[in-house]
Amino acid sequence: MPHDFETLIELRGISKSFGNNLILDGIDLNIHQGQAMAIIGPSGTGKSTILRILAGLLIPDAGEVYINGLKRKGWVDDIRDPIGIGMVFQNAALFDSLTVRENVGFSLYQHSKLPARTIQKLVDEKLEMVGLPGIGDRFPAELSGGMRKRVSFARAILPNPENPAHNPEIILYDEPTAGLDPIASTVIEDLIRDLQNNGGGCKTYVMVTHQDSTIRRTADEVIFLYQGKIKWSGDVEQTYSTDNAIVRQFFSGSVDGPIKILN
Ligand SMILES: Nc1ncnc2c1ncn2[C@@H]1O[C@H](COP(=O)(O)OP(=O)(O)OP(=O)(O)O)[C@@H](O)[C@H]1O
Repeated sequence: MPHDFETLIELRGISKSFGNNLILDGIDLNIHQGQAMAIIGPSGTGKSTILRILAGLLIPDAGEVYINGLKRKGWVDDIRDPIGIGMVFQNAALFDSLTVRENVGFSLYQHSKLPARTIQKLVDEKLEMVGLPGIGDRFPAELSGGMRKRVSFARAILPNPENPAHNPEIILYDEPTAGLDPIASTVIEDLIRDLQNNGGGCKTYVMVTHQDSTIRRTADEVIFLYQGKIKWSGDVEQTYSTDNAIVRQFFSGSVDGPIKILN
């Protein structure tokens, strides 16, 4: 197969059902280096499911996932991707009993032979990058929701000096601004762009979000998922001008249109 270095992840014909519900129905999607992509669509259409498949946390029923041109094989526990893929979970997913520093450095403390001082330095650098210098000794319960989100960003961008090939090259954000007030959302949106544009962050990302400001401010390309298929894709500016009825209804919030309202 020809190796296209520009494409970090390729989904080919991905299908996934839960019970009798076909959630993803033959999805093809390419994620290129440097791309800022938002996956949007009504609730329950499988957006988080796509993220979990991209992250290697879920195996599709059909189709193939290529990472840097190499077909991903095996079950979740055996997956060894040729690049690092960082995931930011919707609820931040921090361990309450661990300090911020132990949370951010968790994978290195558990799996590397690096001295604790080296890990601490790396963690503190990343905490500074997400605008939270000096909070390494605190516990998640002492932080606001927005701060916990930022701690989870620091964890997702933590490099691995023992294995630089596995440094995060792509970040998957699952609803990074859900539940935050408008100002805290702006802080997160700015941070996502900063991490994309500054060294030591991560140039490529895919995000799932419902929030209009987050779509407008952090996405270059938008994918609209509905009823198992990608119904529309385009530049973020085109979301304003498209005459696609599904996209127009979604952004207008109208209950009338092709999107079925589930009660
Ligand atoms: N592990 C699972 N077992 C059973 N059903 C699941 C599982 N994970 C997801 N689902 C179902 O699959 C559908 C898609 O879920 P998913 O979380 O991917 O949707 P979503 O588009 O991200 O939704 P939302 O916008 O509400 O977060 C939902 O109906 C959900 O209930």
